Amino acid sequence: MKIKVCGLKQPDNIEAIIALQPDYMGFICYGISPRFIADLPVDVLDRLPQAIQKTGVFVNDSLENISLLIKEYNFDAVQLHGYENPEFCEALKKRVTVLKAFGVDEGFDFEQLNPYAGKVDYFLFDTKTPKHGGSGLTFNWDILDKYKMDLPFFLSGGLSPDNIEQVLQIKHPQFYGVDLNSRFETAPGVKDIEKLSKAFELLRQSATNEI
Ligand SMILES: O=C(O)c1ccccc1N[C@@H]1O[C@H](COP(=O)(O)O)[C@@H](O)[C@H]1O
Repeated sequence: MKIKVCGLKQPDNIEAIIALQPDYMGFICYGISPRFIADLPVDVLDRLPQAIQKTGVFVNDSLENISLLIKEYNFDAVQLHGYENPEFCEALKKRVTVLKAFGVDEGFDFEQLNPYAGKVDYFLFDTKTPKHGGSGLTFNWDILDKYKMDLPFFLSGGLSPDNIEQVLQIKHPQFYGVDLNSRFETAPGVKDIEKLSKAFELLRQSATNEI
């Protein structure tokens, strides 16, 4: 199980999370988010070990701006939370790993994902809200049984210390990773290291038990 921690913007907090060795760290490049990285110095991200995938999170941004920020922050991956179409994703996939996020609700139609086959690396299933992400709300995970493609996915949307044990009960063959964000915070963009450590322990313990 891969672990992504998202929405980081404070250098000391970022250092503490590096020590937990997540697989991905996410940086919000969306101006209206309370987790927007704003003028986070590039050298803070340069200190991330290579094993951690530096991920820029975007919402309906232009290819030009995303490309600029990939270059500036040396992102390994992008997570796209808006209405980015398959061709847009494909253009980015030539340069970085692409996680395409979809907001899921009870009526979510998994057929709409078909055109993205081969054009993204992973799907990320989040809860559908007008905010595009970072809502802290969960969706009904039973609906994931309807997902039949062979592309792996991350689960996100309101994952928290209170539901991580339930997350571990999800047995979908394409369930690849979790994205931990707002429900692990002391303030927007600042993660609670103790809460994260406990979740990492549970997630890693379960991965060991599966071997
Ligand atoms: O965190 C944000 O502020 C954010 C804003 C816009 C797009 C995505 C954002 N974060 C991503 O949202 C999901 C769900 O987060 P949460 O657990 O519900 O807080 C997660 O994948 C973040 O990467």
